[in-house]
Amino acid sequence: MTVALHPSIDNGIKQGSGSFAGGTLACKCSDHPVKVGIKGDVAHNHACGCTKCWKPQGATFSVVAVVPRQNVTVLENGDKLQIVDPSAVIQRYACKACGTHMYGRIENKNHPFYGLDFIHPELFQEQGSQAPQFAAFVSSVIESGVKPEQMAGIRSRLKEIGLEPYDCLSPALMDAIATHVAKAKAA
Ligand SMILES: N[C@@H](CCC(=O)N[C@@H](CS)C(=O)NCC(=O)O)C(=O)O
Ligand SMILES: [Zn+2]
Ligand SMILES: [Zn+2]
Repeated sequence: MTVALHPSIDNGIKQGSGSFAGGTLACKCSDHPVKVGIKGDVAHNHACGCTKCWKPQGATFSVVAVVPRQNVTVLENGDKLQIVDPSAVIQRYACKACGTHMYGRIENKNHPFYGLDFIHPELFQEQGSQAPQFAAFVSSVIESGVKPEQMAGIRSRLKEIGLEPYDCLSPALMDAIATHVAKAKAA
């Protein structure tokens, strides 16, 4: 049986159009859904295995990407949003009714990713946003109940669909974080 990772990638990665102009994210509520407008394409789209990122029912991984925070606007039913964990680095705004995370925001101006909001591209009503590029926090799926002996199958399935598995972020993003820290220390 094929390992299930996330419904938007289980049948293979669908490449983005390369010219995605943005769109609207909608939560799962049939009545008064929360809608969030996104300008432009997403970046650094990836599968995340951590316990904090929102996953649809039954998924092992989240699919999450970033956009500049100024490109994110709550359009409808924003009164249904609440912060999941105010003490987390990423303040994830979720729909109180259906639990879907609509965007995650970093308020710490010194954080390497300050200025970027985290969103789940599968919630776009439109097609064509950037495809996932890699898989992050893969070992963390064990914290959600995956058995350690399932990990080899999960990593090989990720590789098979073209997502290199990492247990933290990708080398490029880890380098960007370390560069930020080094500059802050030097200043
Ligand atoms: N092993 C931990 C890792 C959590 C973690 O560090 N997640 C990363 C990737 S989303 C992060 O940046 N978290 C910051 C936050 O959740 O606020 C877990 O699964 O809960
Ligand atoms: Zn909802
Ligand atoms: Zn995560």
